[in-house]
Amino acid sequence: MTTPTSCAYCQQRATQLCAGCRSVVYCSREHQKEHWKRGHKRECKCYEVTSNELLGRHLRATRDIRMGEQIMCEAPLVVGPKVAATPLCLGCHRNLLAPQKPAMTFYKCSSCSWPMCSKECEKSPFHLDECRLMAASNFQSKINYNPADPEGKESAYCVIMLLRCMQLKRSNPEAFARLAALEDHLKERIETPLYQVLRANLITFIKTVLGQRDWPELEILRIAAILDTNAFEVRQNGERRKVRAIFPGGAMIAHDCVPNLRHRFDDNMRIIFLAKRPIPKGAILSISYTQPLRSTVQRRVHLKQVKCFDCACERCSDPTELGTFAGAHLCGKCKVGKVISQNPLENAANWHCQLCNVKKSAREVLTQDARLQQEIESLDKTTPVHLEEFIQGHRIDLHDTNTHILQAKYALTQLYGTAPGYAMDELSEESLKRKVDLCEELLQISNLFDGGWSIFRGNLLIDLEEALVAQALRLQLASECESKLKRAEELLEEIKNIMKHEPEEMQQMLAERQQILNAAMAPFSVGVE
Ligand SMILES: C[S@@+](CC[C@H](N)C(=O)[O-])C[C@H]1O[C@@H](n2cnc3c(N)ncnc32)[C@H](O)[C@@H]1O
Repeated sequence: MTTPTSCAYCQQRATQLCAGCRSVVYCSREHQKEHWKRGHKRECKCYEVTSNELLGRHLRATRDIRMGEQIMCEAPLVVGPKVAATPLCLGCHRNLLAPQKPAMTFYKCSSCSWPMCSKECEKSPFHLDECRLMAASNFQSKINYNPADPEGKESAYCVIMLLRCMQLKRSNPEAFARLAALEDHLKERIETPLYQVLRANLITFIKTVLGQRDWPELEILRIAAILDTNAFEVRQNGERRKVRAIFPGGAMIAHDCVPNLRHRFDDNMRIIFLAKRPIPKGAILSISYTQPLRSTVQRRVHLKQVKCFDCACERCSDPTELGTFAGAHLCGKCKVGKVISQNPLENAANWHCQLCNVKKSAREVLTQDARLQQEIESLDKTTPVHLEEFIQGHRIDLHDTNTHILQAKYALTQLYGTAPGYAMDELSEESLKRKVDLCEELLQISNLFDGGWSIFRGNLLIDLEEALVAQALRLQLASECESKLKRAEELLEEIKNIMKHEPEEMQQMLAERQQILNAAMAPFSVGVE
């Protein structure tokens, strides 16, 4: 594309390129501002919506995108609780704190009895329409504080997001049309046990108890299916928020098991997408709808179940998973070869040992994987002990980069340095070295699965930096100490870049890391003896 030479506002000769889309130029800052107000705001994008048979609609870069560039910021169209949620306020969406003694009961909305923070939150625009509807049908929520299970999930919340979407049809038809234009996969979902339960319980409740008889059952089910296909989980840990929301622009982004974008949420629950690595013009923009450390079988089964498609990305198509063999097991016969799928895009394909060619059926592999996943999920993860035992105990059947071993190793990077009895200054030399080695090892893996400026990589670098400083401070030899601190310094610079758009708590934590590092480096500064 050749760069234009006349100002997009006044058509005079101009050279100042718009940094957003890089497809228009201006003669002055003033004309750029005027052009923005006159509509460039809507057009200034570095991607276009396009469509193909495999992905459906998706986004494609219309120019080269730099690593770390923010490419989209979008406010939610609808926000609401997840299908099952711990009690939360329907006004501000914060999880509710345990009520004070002696009442031991949540504050309840004076009209519909749903638990809320306070009278203030009752008036929140998020809650008004549903509150009116429930009050008009004399429905009163029964959710209350349960001291025996304060974190317990309430399935009654599943109705709220559906109602909010349905109410848009009357309150904001344009927004409803944007919602209704999203993919649903209702054909695939409708026969599933989950949708049969929805039909029997939720739809009946909405139509009979809440009096929404005019709504055809299929139309309500279609909204449920749109939510299942497109909603993002909005997590704001500092704000005690974990809800779901629809972002119609963000919903156009395709999945890839090695994605090039990451997303975060700002204080107003807007979603912001950033490029994790340089993205060339023409490339498909992607996020991951699943977890990077899971194996191909696990990811593909999950994607099929929740998003109704068969992933055929580069990682899924490669039986070695980019050389990591994450889905492979060690061969039970020759003990050294890795057993891999003969066709990873075909779930029923046989598996075979790369060395001795011994065969295993897909069913055997799936059963073994399910057992291992259950084993790892049921482990006590309050300290590193059981995870280390898991790794040790599976030395003969699982190799170093098998998915289950990687998951255990990732959990260990989090526990060494924080678990009770394993705080950084309590770690033995051996445990500290183990933490460093695990971080280094997982960083290699993250470079393949979730590289560049990913949060996964950023978090690993944070753990590694902290462990290196702790190691350095224990060293006797000044030169060794200095070289470890220099490495930590380089890592901290990189972490700051990766995390520069993350919330205030992260910036504070990084400022504290910088202070600790500065203090450790002080003896090596020029002029200090
Ligand atoms: C959030 S929507 C994305 C937008 C959607 N393509 C559309 O046209 O509305 C998710 C759906 O997009 C499709 N999709 C996304 N990534 C895909 C991929 N890597 N392979 C195949 N289909 C994909 C699937 O149908 C999936 O359920």
